[in-house]
Amino acid sequence: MDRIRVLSLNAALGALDYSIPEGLDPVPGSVVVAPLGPRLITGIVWEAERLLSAPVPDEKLRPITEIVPVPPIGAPLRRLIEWTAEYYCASLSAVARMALASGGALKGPATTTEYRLSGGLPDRMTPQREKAIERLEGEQATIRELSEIAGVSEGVLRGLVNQGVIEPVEVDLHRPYPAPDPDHDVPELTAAQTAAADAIAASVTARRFEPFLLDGVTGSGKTETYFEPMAAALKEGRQILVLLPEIALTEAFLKRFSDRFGVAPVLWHSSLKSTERRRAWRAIATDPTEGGAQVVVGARSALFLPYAALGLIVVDEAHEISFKQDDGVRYNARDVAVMRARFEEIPIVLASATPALESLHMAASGIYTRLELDSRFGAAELPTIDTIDLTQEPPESGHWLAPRLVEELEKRLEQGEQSLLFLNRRGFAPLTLCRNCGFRFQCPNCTAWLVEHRLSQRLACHHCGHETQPPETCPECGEPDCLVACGPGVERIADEVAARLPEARIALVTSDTLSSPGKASAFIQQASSGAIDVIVGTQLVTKGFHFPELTLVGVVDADLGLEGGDLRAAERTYQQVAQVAGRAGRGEKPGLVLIQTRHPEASVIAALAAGDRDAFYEAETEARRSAGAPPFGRWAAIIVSSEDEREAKDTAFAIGGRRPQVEDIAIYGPAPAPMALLRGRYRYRLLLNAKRTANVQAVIRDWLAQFDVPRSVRINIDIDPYSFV
Ligand SMILES: Nc1ncnc2c1ncn2[C@@H]1O[C@H](COP(=O)(O)OP(=O)(O)OP(=O)(O)O)[C@@H](O)[C@H]1O
Ligand SMILES: [Zn+2]
Repeated sequence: MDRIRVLSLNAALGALDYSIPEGLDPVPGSVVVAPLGPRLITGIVWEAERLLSAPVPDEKLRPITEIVPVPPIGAPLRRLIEWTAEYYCASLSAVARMALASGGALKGPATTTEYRLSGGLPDRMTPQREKAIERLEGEQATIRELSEIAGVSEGVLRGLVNQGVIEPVEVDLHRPYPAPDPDHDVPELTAAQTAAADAIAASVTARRFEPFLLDGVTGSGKTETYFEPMAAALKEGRQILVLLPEIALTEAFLKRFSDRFGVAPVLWHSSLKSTERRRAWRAIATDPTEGGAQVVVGARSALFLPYAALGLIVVDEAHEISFKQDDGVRYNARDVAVMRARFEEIPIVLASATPALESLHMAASGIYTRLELDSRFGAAELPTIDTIDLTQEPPESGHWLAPRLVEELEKRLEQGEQSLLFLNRRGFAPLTLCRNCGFRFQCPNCTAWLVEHRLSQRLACHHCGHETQPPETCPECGEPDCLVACGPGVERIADEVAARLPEARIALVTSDTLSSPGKASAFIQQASSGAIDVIVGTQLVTKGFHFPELTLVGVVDADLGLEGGDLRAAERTYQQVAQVAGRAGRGEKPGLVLIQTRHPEASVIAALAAGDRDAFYEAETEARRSAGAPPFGRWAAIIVSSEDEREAKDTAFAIGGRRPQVEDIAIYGPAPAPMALLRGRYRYRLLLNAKRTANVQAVIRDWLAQFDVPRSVRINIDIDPYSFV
């Protein structure tokens, strides 16, 4: 009897065996629907020899119900799913779910109905209807999605459908995306760009695995450079995946892409509407020669999609820590992308002006091919960098910008040039306290202060989303008008700029203000057209943007990232400041960067001011080597959490009490996590520091397998952690 093994998408079910009914012909990778008790489940047919399942006698096997009419998941992706689950100690099912993205992508009819405004007006206007009509301008989506966009109930929208104010539109889910033209607008590359582009293109045509580190200073034209091997892949009929760290960057990228290739690429990110997601998924799974997607640009979740003919992967701003996912399957998209390229036998490009130390080390070891662009494109020069020692040149009391920085801002305004002030802190002030009794506003669910957001008049927790209105009186002592905002956030800096430069047009750029692709592109449009004089922003504006008239960058507090003792703090500070500095002087006029700090002598600040990247990385490499930190050793964290503090603690200590004695692995903790309470859960951490020779995943798996913890306790394993809170 023919039996097949099916990997269920439900981790609790794992692998299940089925028989094959007459007329069906599943192969490894086929997506199937199968019965389980009274229900139907979805799964992927897997090679039986690679996947264990509970033994079931032949006569008890039930037949699968159907094979979903989508192309089978290819062997390279199946291997990637296995590798990811193994490496990150996650369940195969959880990783496989990322490949299928959504059940909705698989099933259902070839068309769907969406709705949009017809231009008509209702018989009777109500505030809700007015709000809907105002907010739905230019939108087309399902009723449910429109209701979210408009912030009104589905009932209100149905009422408008009945009146013809909102009309249905049939959407074909299989219509192909327009094809990018590799010859649309080909730039002339510089010699260094050509050399790099050719090296990558050669691997594209040879269809071989080769990781490239495209290490080019800010403004060197890395994008133009990797566009050429992308064009080569297009000509070969292959697909290209470009991973970007943030949606805000996607907008700028889309513009560059369509200038070069004539049309927009296919987008993939978590806020796609369900029909867009479904259409994109199907196009990605279809060969380009049969109308499939050719270029996909996305956030990290695009990495696990079932590309039919992947020919090249590009990870832009590859040093960004947002490639690390910190919930669910805790993977690093940059590292998994390299593995995908390996399984697919294709080249991959990691592009960055400030590569991760790990990536530089791989290049130095000869595992990655390093391609260097050491000067800016065209006439642009790298900016001049200077520090402002805040202990010597302090801002006026109650202010945050030193006199020299303010002077330079004024100068830019007079000359009609743009400035950018960077502070990695959203909101107005990170802490609010009572002048009378010292009470501090803290999140009830997290070990964190509430951050005042003056624009939205809220005190908000940046970890769990808890929000409350600032009270008139102190909740502790009852004094009126005694609450003071301590320290600056970007809103406060924007206020200070407005007070100093009343004529300046100021843009505040944070994830609060750039919360949608539409807002991001409006900002880019305004900044490029010169309608903004001063940009005040968080890390969101530090990288990727290219505004030629921007000539001054001020780093409001370079010491911020060095506090807290994060093991990568120095590297991250270096990257952030170097990236934001890289926004200055990208056009014809020279750029100036002023770094405000209380520790100009700190090695990272000194290296930034001297523009001496090599010295910084060398010192940092030595520090990592002696600490046994990545890339020389490996870290892994085990986080035990529960809503019940006792339970979290007891479990963590029970686990700690049976720690394995393994050579080459040191185990620290358990200890309360720095963020001892997060989203209402009490947290304890254990940290493992392993030599590269140790199989830390196997050790953790065997260790934790001994414990049968209550359902209310969660144990998360974080391999190669980036967050230590
Ligand atoms: N060969 C070229 N021909 C025409 N323009 C180019 C060329 N190379 C780069 N440019 C232009 O130079 C500017 C800087 O390039 P780009 O933004 O790609 O730099 P980058 O290396 O990605 O920098 P960053 O890392 O700072 O984002 C862009 O406006 C780009 O269009
Ligand atoms: Zn909170």
